[in-house]
Amino acid sequence: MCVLVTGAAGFVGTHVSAALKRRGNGVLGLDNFNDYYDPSLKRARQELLERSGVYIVEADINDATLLKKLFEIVAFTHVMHLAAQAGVRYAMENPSSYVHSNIAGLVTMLEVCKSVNPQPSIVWASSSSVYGLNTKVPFSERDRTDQPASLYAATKKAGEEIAHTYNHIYGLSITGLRFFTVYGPWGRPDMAYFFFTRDILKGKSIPIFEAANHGTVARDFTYIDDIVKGCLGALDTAKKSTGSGGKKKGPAQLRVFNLGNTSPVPVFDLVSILEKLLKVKAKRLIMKLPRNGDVQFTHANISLAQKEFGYKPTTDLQTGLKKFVRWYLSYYGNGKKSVQ
Ligand SMILES: NC(=O)c1ccc[n+]([C@@H]2O[C@H](COP(=O)([O-])OP(=O)(O)OC[C@H]3O[C@@H](n4cnc5c(N)ncnc54)[C@H](O)[C@@H]3O)[C@@H](O)[C@H]2O)c1
Ligand SMILES: O=C(O)[C@H]1O[C@H](OP(=O)(O)OP(=O)(O)OC[C@H]2O[C@@H](n3ccc(=O)[nH]c3=O)[C@H](O)[C@@H]2O)[C@H](O)[C@@H](O)[C@@H]1O
Repeated sequence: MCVLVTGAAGFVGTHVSAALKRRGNGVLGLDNFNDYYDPSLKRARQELLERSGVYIVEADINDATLLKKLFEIVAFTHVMHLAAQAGVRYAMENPSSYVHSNIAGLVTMLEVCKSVNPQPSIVWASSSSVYGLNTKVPFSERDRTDQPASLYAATKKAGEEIAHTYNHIYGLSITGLRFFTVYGPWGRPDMAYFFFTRDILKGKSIPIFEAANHGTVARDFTYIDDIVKGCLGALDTAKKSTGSGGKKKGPAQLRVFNLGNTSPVPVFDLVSILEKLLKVKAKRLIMKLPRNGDVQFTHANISLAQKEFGYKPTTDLQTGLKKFVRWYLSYYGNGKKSVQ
């Protein structure tokens, strides 16, 4: 297996690239090192990967010429496509970034994949946010996904529809993974678990969203090591694409899986765990869940991934946050130096 990992300097991409290398797969990363969050964290992840022999090409997934060149040089058997504009709320500030990376970037990647011979199999990151305003829990893959609550969710849903098209016309083998709120060491500073930690240590108040009538807001928090196992399981069970050079040869594999945990946890409980781990009382600022793309809860039915490739999350939030806090304190010191 020889894998092109896009978004390799990102949180999930770094962990997936390292895991592929550790088990002996060929890995080449690609990332544009954008400044959606602190690029120095992406550079530090790049150094970590380089120490284990994984290199990252600095490029944009919209650069079709460069992508084609890479495929001429390396016979990738798989693409682990993680490069995207992530983040639910930021879509209200910078919508074009989501179109650039999550729509145009995905189409460019698929256009290149369908034109090389033999075509690689593709595993890419969709998102639990496609379930949008669904209230039937736990969410299963066949549940409706036509009520996205954010532009981010809409671009991920669009990605799933675009994948269907490239599978149908060009015979590309494509697997979409709906990750559920992933956290862990080397994580993303724009995510609540991360900036809550930073701000609790700084004594700053943290805004905790609450639904109407004091409704609990909860997430199916999924530890990064469990997500990595799911990604590798999807790669290992990806069937070869059947098209080559654009000619279709029969039905190619098209799959979608939830990669979540076993039960959602209220955000309030996440804060209580962080207080205990940091030994600092949080300054809680309770706020009404803003209409900013956030949904009240997510909860994954993971039986399909369990059946298909033995996906089994084993890390609970308490254990996972302990590992994150240990990394956070070692990377930023005891909260004195912190991410912007
Ligand atoms: N972390 C989560 O909780 C979560 C949950 C669901 C889905 N996802 C998805 O998983 C994938 C990885 O997410 P992450 O949490 O590691 O985010 P991340 O932002 O850390 O990683 C994404 C990486 O892609 C790169 N990138 C973005 N646009 C690019 C472009 N046009 N060209 C090249 N590189 C580009 C960024 O520089 C970044 O390093 C994303 O597709 C995200 O939408 C993440
Ligand atoms: O599962 C997913 O698909 C999504 O998971 C996360 O999105 P989210 O669950 O909103 O993660 P956070 O932004 O870390 O929020 C976690 C919880 O904290 C809450 N929150 C967030 C921010 C804040 O200031 N206060 C607050 O209470 C949110 O409502 C949410 O319930 C990632 O940021 C998205 O990239 C990803 O697509």
